[in-house]
Amino acid sequence: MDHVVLLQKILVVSFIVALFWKIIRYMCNLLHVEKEPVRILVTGAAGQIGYAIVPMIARGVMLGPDQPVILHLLDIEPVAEALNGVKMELTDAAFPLLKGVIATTDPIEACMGVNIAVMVGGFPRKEGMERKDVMSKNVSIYKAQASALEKHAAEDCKVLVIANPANTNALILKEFAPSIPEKNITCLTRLDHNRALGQISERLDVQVSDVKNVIIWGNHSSTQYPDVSHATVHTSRGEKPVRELVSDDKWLNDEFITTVQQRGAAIIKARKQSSALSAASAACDHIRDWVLGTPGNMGFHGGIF
Ligand SMILES: NC(=O)c1ccc[n+]([C@@H]2O[C@H](COP(=O)([O-])OP(=O)(O)OC[C@H]3O[C@@H](n4cnc5c(N)ncnc54)[C@H](O)[C@@H]3O)[C@@H](O)[C@H]2O)c1
Ligand SMILES: O=C(O)C[C@H](O)C(=O)O
Repeated sequence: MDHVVLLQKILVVSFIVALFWKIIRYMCNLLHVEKEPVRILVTGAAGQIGYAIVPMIARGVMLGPDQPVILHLLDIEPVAEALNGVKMELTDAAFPLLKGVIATTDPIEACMGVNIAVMVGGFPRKEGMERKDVMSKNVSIYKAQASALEKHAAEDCKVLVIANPANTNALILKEFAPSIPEKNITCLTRLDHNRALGQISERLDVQVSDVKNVIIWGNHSSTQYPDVSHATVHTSRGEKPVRELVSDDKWLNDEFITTVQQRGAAIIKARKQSSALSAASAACDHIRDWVLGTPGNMGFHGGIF
């Protein structure tokens, strides 16, 4: 009997707490109490991906439509004027969520107090090169920036490395910033994941949002393995395995895999520059799912160690 009374009391208290929490949130919305701005570092901000990602962040694509942000933009001295141009455009776009912009060529100033670090700074490969061919140039950048992040970023800073070779640069950053928890250092493989979703949705003529749980194994490189063994599509007859719906193992085992593996090179061949808008969008997906969680029964996709 005592247990029943205790359980009833717990339920009543939980209900009251939940009710109060809802009322407080409702009042905050009513009174327009704003959340504290989140500080987001974008390195290589004067480059292609930088130019594509900063308006996405400032519009709430990364952290949601009610999360104010302060952008910390870092690039190198030779492009300082272009970086300032990006800052001017951000002012001119009058984004309501954007509470400030720091544009600098000083890594310490850039890293000061940042909660999220999107590491794009570095050199892209050109046609005919593999991603590992830019390793010697880019790895040294990550060695140098690791200590600025370690010393000056917020304690719980979440790091996303995009510059190639992304997995190696993230590993270097982890080695040279040992006090940043390992779980907070990731690299971008979400672009490969999104590319796989795009291929499946085109092939089956279904909405990309109805395709779930594709996995990319391995590095963000031409040796990666896009895996649809657990992938499903939401249909009017319920969740169906991708393999069953495609019903063409040859396509799934050959063309699908090589298309995803080689998509970066195909874009460089077509644009004479590497992917930028899809990379920026995938970076927003990565951080959004990491910080805000994934919807329903979907997994998080990112490179971790
Ligand atoms: N992981 C992925 O899915 C993915 C996707 C696309 C591109 N990338 C990689 O992202 C990187 C950037 O691509 P991009 O197209 O924006 O290149 P970009 O050349 O247009 O821009 C790179 C920027 O980084 C800056 N930079 C160079 N050294 C720096 C340093 N020490 N500190 C700060 N900034 C520095 C450059 O001045 C330039 O403005 C490349 O390495 C590219 O291969 C990765
Ligand atoms: O392919 C590249 O060099 C850029 C990027 O890694 C991509 O996959 O688009």
